Amino acid sequence: MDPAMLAAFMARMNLAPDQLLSMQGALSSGSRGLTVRRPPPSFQHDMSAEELTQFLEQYKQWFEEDRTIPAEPAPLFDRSLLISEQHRRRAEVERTLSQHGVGVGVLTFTTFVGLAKHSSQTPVQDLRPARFADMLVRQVHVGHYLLCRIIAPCSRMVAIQTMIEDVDGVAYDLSIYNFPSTSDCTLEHLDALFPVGRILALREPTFKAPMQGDRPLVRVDSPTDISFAVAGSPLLDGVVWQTGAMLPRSPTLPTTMDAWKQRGNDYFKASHWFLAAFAYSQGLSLQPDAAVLLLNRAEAYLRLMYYSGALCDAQRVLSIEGIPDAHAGKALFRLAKAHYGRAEYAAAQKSFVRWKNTHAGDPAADPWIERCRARERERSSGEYDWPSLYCTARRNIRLDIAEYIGIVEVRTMSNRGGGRGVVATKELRAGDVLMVTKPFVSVYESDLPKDKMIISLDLISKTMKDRTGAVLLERIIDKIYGNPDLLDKVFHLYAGPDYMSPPSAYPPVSRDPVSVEPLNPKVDIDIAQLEAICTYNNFDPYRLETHGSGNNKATGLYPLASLFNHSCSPNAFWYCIGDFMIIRATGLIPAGTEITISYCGGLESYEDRQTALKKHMVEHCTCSLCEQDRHDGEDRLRKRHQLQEERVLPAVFSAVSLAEARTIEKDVRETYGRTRGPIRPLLAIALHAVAEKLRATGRPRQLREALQKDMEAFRCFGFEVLGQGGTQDSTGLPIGTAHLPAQASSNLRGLGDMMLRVAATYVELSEEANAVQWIKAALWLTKTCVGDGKELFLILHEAAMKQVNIYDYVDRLLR
Ligand SMILES: C[S@@+](CC[C@H](N)C(=O)[O-])C[C@H]1O[C@@H](n2cnc3c(N)ncnc32)[C@H](O)[C@@H]1O
Repeated sequence: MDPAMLAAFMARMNLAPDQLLSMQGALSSGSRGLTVRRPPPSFQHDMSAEELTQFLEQYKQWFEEDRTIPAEPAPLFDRSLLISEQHRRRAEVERTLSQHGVGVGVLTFTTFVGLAKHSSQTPVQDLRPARFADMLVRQVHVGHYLLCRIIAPCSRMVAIQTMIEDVDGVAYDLSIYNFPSTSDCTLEHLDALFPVGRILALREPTFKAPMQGDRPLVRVDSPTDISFAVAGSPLLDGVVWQTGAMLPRSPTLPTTMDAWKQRGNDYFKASHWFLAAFAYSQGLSLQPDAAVLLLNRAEAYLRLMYYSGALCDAQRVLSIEGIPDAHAGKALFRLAKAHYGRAEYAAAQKSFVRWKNTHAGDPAADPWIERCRARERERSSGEYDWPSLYCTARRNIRLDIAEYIGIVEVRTMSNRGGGRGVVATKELRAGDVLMVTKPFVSVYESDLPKDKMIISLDLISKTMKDRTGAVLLERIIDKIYGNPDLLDKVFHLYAGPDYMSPPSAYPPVSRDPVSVEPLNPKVDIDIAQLEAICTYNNFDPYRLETHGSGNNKATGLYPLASLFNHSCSPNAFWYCIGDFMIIRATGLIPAGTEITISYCGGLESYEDRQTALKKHMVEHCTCSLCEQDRHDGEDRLRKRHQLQEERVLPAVFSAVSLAEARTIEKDVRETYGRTRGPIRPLLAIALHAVAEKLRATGRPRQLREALQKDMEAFRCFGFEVLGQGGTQDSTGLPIGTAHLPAQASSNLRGLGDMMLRVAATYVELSEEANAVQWIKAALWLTKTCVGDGKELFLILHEAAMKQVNIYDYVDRLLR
């Protein structure tokens, strides 16, 4: 063993020097070590964005170079020594967790996405068994499975870590990534899933060289590559374990269906839904038609949101002949709930009504029937109770509403990566709802434990994902694991040029529900492709109802929204209320026109937009805003970016004098070429900031100048201003209503607030007619972009109106 590694190992394991001597010989046990490799470049937490990109490029290079080292046989290691090392590891993790539980620091882990990984697509029964003696390090053992047995208790870092042996008693480390229910679980939870003595069949395993030292490990990235070989499994036919049938310290597992049921019920009572389903599955392996186990598993699956699994189990119970009425009733109710979870509202309603008909006087189904009706209405009309949803979403991010798809469709677009885009099928107008869509999975900062940090380094986009982005992948895996029929919904999204082009039609034709069998999963999840899909398609959902309150960080996969291509100057805008994304038209979109959305916020500098687009793998944006920005030239862009970073900030404006604020405005103005069009987002921000300073003086002349500045700011955002409070179009509003500013779609509330400040200024100048017009303009903006009604308007702009003392005035006006 390499002395440096041994020293590091000793330190990590808390071993004394005399123990080192006794281990040294045993660990290498006379066999040849692995080829010595160049160590990987090391990651530093305080790297700048540039250093990070450079590091990720170097890391990828290192990885590719490393892959060229030929596969080679693994050295042998002493089994008992490996077992005792794993016991020490486990003890160390237990110690860390117990200290951690009492508030000692944040555990930080670093992971990489975008490295080559193999996930099997071949059923285990079509593979041939392999043994460690046949396996080579740095090789994926395509066409084979490894039958192995866990020989020591699990520990965990990002992955679950344990020791396994093959039938010959040859032992190595096993790392399991992405296994459902395990991301923040206890060690006891791992013991229930992977106890000592558990026999696994690992499909097409990868035998990896370690980062340091020469002890290779088996790495499993996809949980669907694991089959659990329980008693009676054909995989165990004729298998004789060299080290004996029973391992010391292996727990006694139940051997009857009833005992597994009891165990499942105990887990269920403790809210361990996955462990409960896993226990019921083991009981079902002994008695496949045990109705109670199927019923109980269906309920556990409902809690896990494994709706496909719940539906299949409930259907199976209903198909059993002579099933008692009580069981049939429970199965029907669970079936209905599973349909509801799958957004099959008509089928759900039918089942709830059937249940109600056989349970006269029991009101349990009534609220569900009402919910089904409400969802059907939303789905067909696109009409939602936005004020109420807006308020609900402040307390509970995940909303129970149906998706709505407006008059848009996916079409082939060969000039776009992935070859598809979204077009309008009929003419659309400003504010028309194109889509109200649900995330496949979303992760919010508030979902995550406070004391664990995962830094995920993305080698595809060469960027770092934030905490929520790092967790997205495992949540998607979990959802597909429990809803295998949804695989295509995710895997028909664009995964970049290294993968086959996705089918031109989207969404895919829905597949029949598939039963969920944790012992032998019925779905193959390709992790490398999924990582790429996440990089190409993830969104940072911007929530309207938390605007300005911080803690907004989130990442979501919105499959339908993912079909829209990007433009920094788009003809549609999006925002989220709760976890639902709403996409609306910014203006007139003729039928057949491509609809684009912005993958960035809208008000960023050119440089910041390029950084944001890099994360979404958009190489070069050719929209009118980018063209105009490029036309301004590099010097101006650099200066503007610097001003945006350092000067055009609320804190700076509140600290400087009016004269200095005017200087900032002038500096920003000079960064825009004279010949470019009216859209100048940073100038709009600076102008409004100067207007605020002018307003603060309270003097009529300054108030008038503030109005002028704000009018120019509205134009720079992209509004048509019809005259300074004078000329109006047929709507009677002081702004054109045919078009919403694309650049400000992430700042809807801010724009409405700005209109209300203009109104307040007119009130101060005693020009009530103008004030009323600008209040109506703000009202129109809310109605067009978010939803109708005084209530929603007052909630959205309450703070701004109170700040300028016009809340009561507006409230009276709207009565
Ligand atoms: C979320 S997908 C958009 C849908 C994709 N076109 C498809 O067929 O599934 C994002 C990818 O689409 C492509 N894309 C998006 N906007 C684009 C644009 N303006 N020009 C060219 N390709 C674009 C890029 O390859 C980007 O990584």
